[in-house]
Amino acid sequence: MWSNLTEQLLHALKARGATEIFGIPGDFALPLFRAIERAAILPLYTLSHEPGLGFAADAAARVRGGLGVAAVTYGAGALNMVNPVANAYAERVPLVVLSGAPAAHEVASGLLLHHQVKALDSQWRIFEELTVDRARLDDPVTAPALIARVLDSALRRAGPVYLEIPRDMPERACAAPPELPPPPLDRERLAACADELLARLRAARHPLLLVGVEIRRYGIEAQVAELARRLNIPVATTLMGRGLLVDSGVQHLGTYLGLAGDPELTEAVEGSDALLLLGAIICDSNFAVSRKRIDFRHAIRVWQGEVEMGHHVYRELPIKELVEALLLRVMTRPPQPFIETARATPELPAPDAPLTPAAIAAAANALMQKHGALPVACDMGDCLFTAMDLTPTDLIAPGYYATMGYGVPAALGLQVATGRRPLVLVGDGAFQMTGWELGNARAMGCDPIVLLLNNASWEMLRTFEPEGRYNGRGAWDFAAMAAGMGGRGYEVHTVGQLVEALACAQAERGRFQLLDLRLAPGVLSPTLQRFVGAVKRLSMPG
Ligand SMILES: Cc1ncc(Cc2c([C@H](C)O)sc(CCOP(=O)(O)OP(=O)(O)O)c2C)c(N)n1
Ligand SMILES: [Mg+2]
Repeated sequence: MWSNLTEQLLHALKARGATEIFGIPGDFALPLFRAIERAAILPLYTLSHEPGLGFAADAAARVRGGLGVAAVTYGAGALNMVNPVANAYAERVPLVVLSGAPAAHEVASGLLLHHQVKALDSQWRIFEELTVDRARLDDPVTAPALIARVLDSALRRAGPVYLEIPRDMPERACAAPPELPPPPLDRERLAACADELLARLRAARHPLLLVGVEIRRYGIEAQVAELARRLNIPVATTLMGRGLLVDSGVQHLGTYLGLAGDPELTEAVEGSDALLLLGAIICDSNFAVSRKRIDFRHAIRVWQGEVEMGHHVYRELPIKELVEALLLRVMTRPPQPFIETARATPELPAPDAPLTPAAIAAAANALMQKHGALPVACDMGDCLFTAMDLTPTDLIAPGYYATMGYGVPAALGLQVATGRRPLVLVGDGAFQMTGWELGNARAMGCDPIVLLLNNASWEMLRTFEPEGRYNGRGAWDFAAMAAGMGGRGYEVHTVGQLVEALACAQAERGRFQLLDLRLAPGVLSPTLQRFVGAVKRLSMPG
């Protein structure tokens, strides 16, 4: 069936879970944007700055599953996306970047073109470093197969991809992308791996399942919960995997944070003689402050299609097929399901008490206790450590790549993709980067509740470098700025004011609610305090 290249591309995106496109046009992308609007296959949402586009599309993919899509112009637009695409690469998010590009006759002109860098294909080379696959759709004959291959790569490898679309191509007649067969699976290798993995778990005295982002990216949370129940072993999540397997009837120990976290949980993870790391990134965010170095030789590591245990490495075994093979080998469930271990969360202080990150978490927990859980979009800073004190709920955050600027645009992407009203946790420094995207909330039909931890400082940096004189951010009156962007602002100094502001924010729909939470400098979340203490302790010689 023939139609134009853009329609074929949009159908292929939709068939792989995309439900919208976030974009900022430019002259090299105007034909593409015109064709997207005419096709009316996926709705187009615009934001104000490309980093916001990338974070919004990333969030849509994380919360909804399937592809997230950002459309940009060549050069100035696409290169503004480098940081969000790097974030998606590091955190395993299937984000699709659609970039306009010069038409064939412009390339042939021999002129230097506006927006180009060192050479016309500089942008292509930059995105080679940031993506799991990429293609230039400059020929309607090859475009269908390239679209299928690249979009399938994004999902199969859980990573960002790049499609460059010269501006003379969007309306060109083009066939439908083919259905490509999945890569061959070596069933014998899969069986051998599943048997060895189970044998190791059964021989252990303290097996433990530590789950990470791949469980969500490959949509296997339910299967993993069932496996944990059948294997009768406790579960913990990495920082990046927080929110996974909540309320799934497993023995859930919580989020492993090493020395910065719950001592009993830390002991259980670090003391395990068969730690099954299922889809967890072995990175500093997840393991830097381990109380004692985890001996990964006794661990079983399942990551990016590889299974490593002892000196054995099994390659090209997709995690979904491995979990299914394990389930086929463990058919029985224990006599009674585990119950979730209750987690201590901060108490709400007295109404006249000054604000602290722990009080903010306690007030947010009380709100969710009363009105139901809210999905949380969290930025980087002490807000991320504060989020560890929230009662378990869906949480998206750049927990490993650790970029600032994620929280607000991600909340917009989350609400567009799922229709759920998000709670945002963001610091003043990060808000100064992308918080202004709130000005697009009304047009996007979004009304997030934003908790802005305003300590007038890059406080997390100050904890590591107290004598730095550059961390002060000065007094910004964010509450006063909300109305100008179409929302409602609250200046909050005490716990009582916070509880009241949250009640008002929760009750009002249709416009964003910005709670400007005034924190005294140096007031940290309990988790960040432990984290800083742990880092200092671990960096001491001897
Ligand atoms: C895009 C970007 N720029 C710089 C940084 C470095 C950085 C941090 C990480 C360590 O890399 S934490 C931090 C300060 C954050 O300030 P704010 O949002 O006010 O939060 P808080 O006051 O709670 O620290 C910076 C600048 C970053 N992570 N991301
Ligand atoms: Mg700050």
